Amino acid sequence: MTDFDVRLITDEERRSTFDLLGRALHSNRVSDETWARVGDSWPAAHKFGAFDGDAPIGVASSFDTEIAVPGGAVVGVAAVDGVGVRADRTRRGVLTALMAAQLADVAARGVALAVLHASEPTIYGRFGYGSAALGKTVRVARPAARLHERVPASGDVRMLTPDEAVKEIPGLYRRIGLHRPGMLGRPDLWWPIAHDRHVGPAGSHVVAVHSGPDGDDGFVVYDTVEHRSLDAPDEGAVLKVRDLQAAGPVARAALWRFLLSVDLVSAVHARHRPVDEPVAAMLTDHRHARSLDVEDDLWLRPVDVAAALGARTYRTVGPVVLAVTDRTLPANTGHYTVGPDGAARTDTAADLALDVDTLGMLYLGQWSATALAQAGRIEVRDPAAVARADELFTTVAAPWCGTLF
Ligand SMILES: CC(=O)SCCNC(=O)CCNC(=O)[C@H](O)C(C)(C)COP(=O)(O)OP(=O)(O)OC[C@H]1O[C@@H](n2cnc3c(N)ncnc32)[C@H](O)[C@@H]1OP(=O)(O)O
Repeated sequence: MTDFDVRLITDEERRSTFDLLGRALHSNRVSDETWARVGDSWPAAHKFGAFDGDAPIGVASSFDTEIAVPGGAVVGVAAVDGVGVRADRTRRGVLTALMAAQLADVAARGVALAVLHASEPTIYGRFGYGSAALGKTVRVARPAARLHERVPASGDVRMLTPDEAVKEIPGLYRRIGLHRPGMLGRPDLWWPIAHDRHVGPAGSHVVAVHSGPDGDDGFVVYDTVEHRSLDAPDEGAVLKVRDLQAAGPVARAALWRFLLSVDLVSAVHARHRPVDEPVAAMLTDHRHARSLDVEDDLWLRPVDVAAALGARTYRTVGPVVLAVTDRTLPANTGHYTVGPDGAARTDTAADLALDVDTLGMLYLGQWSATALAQAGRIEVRDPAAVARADELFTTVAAPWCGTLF
C-alpha cells in the first residue's frame, strides 16, 4: 500500500508533474528550451497531484473550455488533458483518488460536462466516462483516386509559413466555429504545445488555408512520411493529415482536393475524422478511399446530469424517463424526464435505467438507445421507450471532436 496525499499542485510543481506525465506516456523529459516554449500550456490551475511526501507520484490535469452539444448550444466543459501515475506506484488507487478529487472540483465549480481522450478504453468507464464520439481513419490511394465531377470546386488554397500559421490558425479555428456536437474550443493555452510539436522550429508539418468568397474558412495541417526505398523506388510518400477543419462542405471538399493534388504522394492518411465525412462519396471509385478503422475518440462524462441533459435539444417525440446511477458523484443518481421540451428531475417511474457512463455514450448522439440496450448497457423497463429514446437523442451530423488534447 502506498501512502499519498492528493491536492492541487503549486506553480513550483508544474515542471515536475509535466515530466511525470511525459514519463507515464513514454515521451522524453522536456529540455529547458522546450519548457520555455510550452510551459505556459501547463498552468497549475485545476491540476491535482498525488504526492508521496514532496515527490509527485501522479497527476490529473484539466483545463476549462467549451463544447458544442446537440442543438447547437456551446457549454462549459472540463477537458481532462493529462493523467499519469508513476510506474512504480500504479494499481494502488492513485488514479482513483485523483479522479475523485478532480470530478468533485469540476462539480463544485458548476461545470456540467467533462471530456477526455483515453489512452486505453478500459480506464475511464468506472469513473463515469462513456465513449461519446467515434473517429474514423481513412486512407485514400494516390494517384488513383479521382474526385467526382460534381464535387464543389471553389476558392483558393495557400500554404502558410510557420510564423504565419502560429499567428493565423487560432483565429481561423475560432472563426470556423463549433458547428458539430463534440467540437471543442481551443483556449490560448492549447496552442503552444500544438504549434511546438507540428509547425514550430521542432515541427515538420505543412499548414494550408482555404479561402472562399467570405475569406478564410478552412485549414489543414499535415506531414509527409517518405516511403521510397531501393526495393520500391517509385513509392510515393504518405501524407498524414493531422488537423483538418472547415466551416462547411465546400471548404472541406477544397481541402481534400488540395491534399489529393500533392505530387509524389501514394496515399493520404487521415485519422480521427468524422465517421460521416463523405470522402468515399467524393470519389469516382469509392474503393480508393478505405475506412481502415473506427475507434473511440472523445469520452464524455455528465458531471451535473440535470444541467447536461438540459443543455442539449431533443427531437420531437414523446418523452422518456431515465433512471441514472452515478457511483462517483451520487448526487446525480435519480430519475430524469427527457423530451422535446427539455429535461428535468422527476419522481415518475423510469422507462430505461442506465449508468452515467452509458448516458455519456448516448449524450452526443453517437450510439442509439437500441444499440446500448442490445449491448446490455441500458435496462429496458418499458420496451416502447427505446424507439422514443432513439429518436430523441439522435443527431443529423455525427458527433466529432476534432481536437487532440
Ligand atoms: C486523459 C489521459 O490523459 S489518458 C492517459 C492515461 N495515462 C496513461 O495511460 C499513462 C500510463 N498509465 C498510468 O499512468 C496508470 O496506469 C493509470 C493512470 C492508467 C492508472 O493509474 P493507477 O493509479 O494504476 O489506477 P488505480 O490503481 O486507481 O486503478 C483503478 C482501477 O482501474 C484499473 N486500471 C487502471 N489502469 C488500468 C489499465 N491501464 N488497464 C486496465 N485497468 C486499469 C485498476 O486495475 C483498478 O481496478 P479495480 O478498481 O477493479 O481494482
